[in-house]
Amino acid sequence: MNILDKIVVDKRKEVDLRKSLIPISQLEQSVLFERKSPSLAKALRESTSGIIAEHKRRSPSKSVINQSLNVQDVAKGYEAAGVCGMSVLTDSKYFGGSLDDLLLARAVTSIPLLRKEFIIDEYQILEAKAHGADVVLLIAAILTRDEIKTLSETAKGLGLDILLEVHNEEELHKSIMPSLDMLGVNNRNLKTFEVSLETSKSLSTQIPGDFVKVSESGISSVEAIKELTLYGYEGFLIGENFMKTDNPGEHATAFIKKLES
Ligand SMILES: O=P(O)(O)OC[C@@H](O)[C@@H](O)c1c[nH]c2ccccc12
Repeated sequence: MNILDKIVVDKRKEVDLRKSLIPISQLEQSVLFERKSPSLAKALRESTSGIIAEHKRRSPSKSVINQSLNVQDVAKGYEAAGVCGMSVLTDSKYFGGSLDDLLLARAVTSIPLLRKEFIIDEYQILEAKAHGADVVLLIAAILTRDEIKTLSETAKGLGLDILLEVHNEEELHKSIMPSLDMLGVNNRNLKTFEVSLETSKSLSTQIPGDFVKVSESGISSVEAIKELTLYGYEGFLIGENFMKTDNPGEHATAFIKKLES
């Protein structure tokens, strides 16, 4: 079994447990259910930087990135830097995150928040909404076309944006459908952890123009973004490059200044 298969096996167990503990009716009672979600796709289209900054403590590919920061400080720092949105890892076993991280970030920011999770069940989309997310990630590598359709329609029904992530042509062609807002190309192969920005470049021409194109992972320089912009990318998801520092917000501020100068 590769790491992605392992994560999904664990995730199914986790979701079953959560469902048995907290019924959907309880999630729907969250005051955050009434909140209107701002659109990340719109923010990216209108932005001159396109940065989506991530909160990530650790990952299977890098073990510890940063365990000592406070998620609220990180969120405030990213918002002050002028990012278009923030991605919050909520998987605990492999990434050290939680739904509480999302809730805490929501409490101190108004920028679009992405629930970064291995979503395999509609229940997780309701959880995302109940904890203040505005966007959900759907990963083509772990979903069938029918699942992508059902999950994206559920998210749309709740007013959430959808970022659909692909890593190769096959995943891209299986996934294209009108209920998606943004198409993300993950430069990291989730099965082998290999990272190459060439993945974004080579898939760019095959993404229909009505989707906002996002390049994800392994981005650590302004030069890389300028190059990816030439391939039509309007969004750039950056985690480790900011999170490995002791002040991610400050680093995002300097990065965006350099990008816009
Ligand atoms: O830390 P990086 O290399 O900047 O990558 C961020 C983000 O793209 C990455 O965390 C990610 C992209 N897709 C995912 C799916 C699940 C977990 C994590 C991810």
